[in-house]
Amino acid sequence: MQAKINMGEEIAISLKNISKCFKCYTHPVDRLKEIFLPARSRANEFWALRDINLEIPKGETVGIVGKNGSGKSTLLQIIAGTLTPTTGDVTVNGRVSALLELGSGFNPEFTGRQNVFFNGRLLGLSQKEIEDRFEAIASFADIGDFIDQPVKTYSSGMFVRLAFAVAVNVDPEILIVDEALAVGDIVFQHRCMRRMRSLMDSGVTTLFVSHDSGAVKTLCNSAVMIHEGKIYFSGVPNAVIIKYMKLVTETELETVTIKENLPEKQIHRQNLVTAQPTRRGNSKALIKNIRLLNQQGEELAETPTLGFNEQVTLILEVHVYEELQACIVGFFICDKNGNELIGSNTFEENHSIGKLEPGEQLKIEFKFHLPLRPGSYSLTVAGAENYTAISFDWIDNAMVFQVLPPDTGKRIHALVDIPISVQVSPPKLTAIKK
Ligand SMILES: Nc1ncnc2c1ncn2[C@@H]1O[C@H](COP(=O)(O)OP(=O)(O)OP(=O)(O)O)[C@@H](O)[C@H]1O
Repeated sequence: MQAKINMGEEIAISLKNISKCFKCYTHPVDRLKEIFLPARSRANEFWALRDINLEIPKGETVGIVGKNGSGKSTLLQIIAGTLTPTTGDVTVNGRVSALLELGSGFNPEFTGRQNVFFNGRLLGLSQKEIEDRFEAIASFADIGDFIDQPVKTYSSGMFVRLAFAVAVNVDPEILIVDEALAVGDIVFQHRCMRRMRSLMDSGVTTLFVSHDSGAVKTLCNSAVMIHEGKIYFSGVPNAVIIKYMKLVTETELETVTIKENLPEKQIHRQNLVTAQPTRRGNSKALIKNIRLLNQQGEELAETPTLGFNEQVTLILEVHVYEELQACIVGFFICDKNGNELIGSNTFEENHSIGKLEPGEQLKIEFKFHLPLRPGSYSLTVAGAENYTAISFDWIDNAMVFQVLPPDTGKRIHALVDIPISVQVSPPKLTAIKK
């Protein structure tokens, strides 16, 4: 599959027909024998990557997702230049700063300070350039006096801090991050996120491997899913994450049987690239007749439009096909990147639904307001026996709708707008022109 993230832009990374074969030897001595008798291979070959074609334009933030062992790290190591592909061509335009195996570029005997200089030089910075940046790096890492201790005495958290501080402060043109953010403490994670965002905003091409679908949706503007060493799917993050989640749950279930398709009128392709409903689940029960009513109680038209902060009623039915020990039904309202902005379920709203028999039907109504920034949103509905069980039905993009700007002319600066009271002391009354 040829995965072109975007056409007609300057390319930062180009991978052509990349494959990687690892050789595994049953006995270590077989490796030696092969050196002396190269005609007869004693190795088992394992193809971690097969025929990867990928072009990443400059300035793009790309999320890489895939199950454990799918080949993500191998791919990133090839881009970072720490691993050579068995076949194919890699072209990388720009200075790469990679945060792959944490601290892999650190010498354990050197102090943090010495390692900063050592790494900076490896990344192509002059002594003067590193000296100029040292304070910024040390204050980002925020590890106090440990900066002058050998890194072998560091905790894994300190390692992450220093490695990240170096990676993001050397003016990278291409930044490659592999789940490193999962390690530091909360304050540090926020600092990393902010820094990564500002690098992305300044046009740094970023590759971000993560199992955290929320982070991929929030940070990235495109995503690639690797499966069994091949590019399985690429596109906008939400579409890729939906495919990924579907594949993960399908593997758990082995096969998924969908007993019926959604009615055609619930498919809206406007505004959202991924507006087609995607359904998964074990089908012990199905969610049917999904309706969203406006404040007047009217059912929404083909292209639903709602007022800012309008109260809506979401109505859905659960049709039971196999016995359920209990039942939780819920929903999410998501923005076009798939970030969940509003959501709840019957359990959290104190409606415990007990055992259900085949043939039973339930009607569930949720009433809520939409204090959302004007734009397009999608509805996800889902049901499960309990929080840990596999969903019996999960429908992303069950419906897409538009929220209009407030009549008052107020500009909504954040994703969600809640009532806020303001006091100014002493009162200074001047006419505000909007
Ligand atoms: N040096 C190696 N020798 C042999 N096999 C390897 C080597 N490195 C990786 N592999 C294999 O290649 C496959 C892909 O590994 P890789 O680390 O790229 O996966 P990944 O998607 O990054 O996984 P994870 O999410 O667990 O980090 C795995 O099956 C792994 O066992």
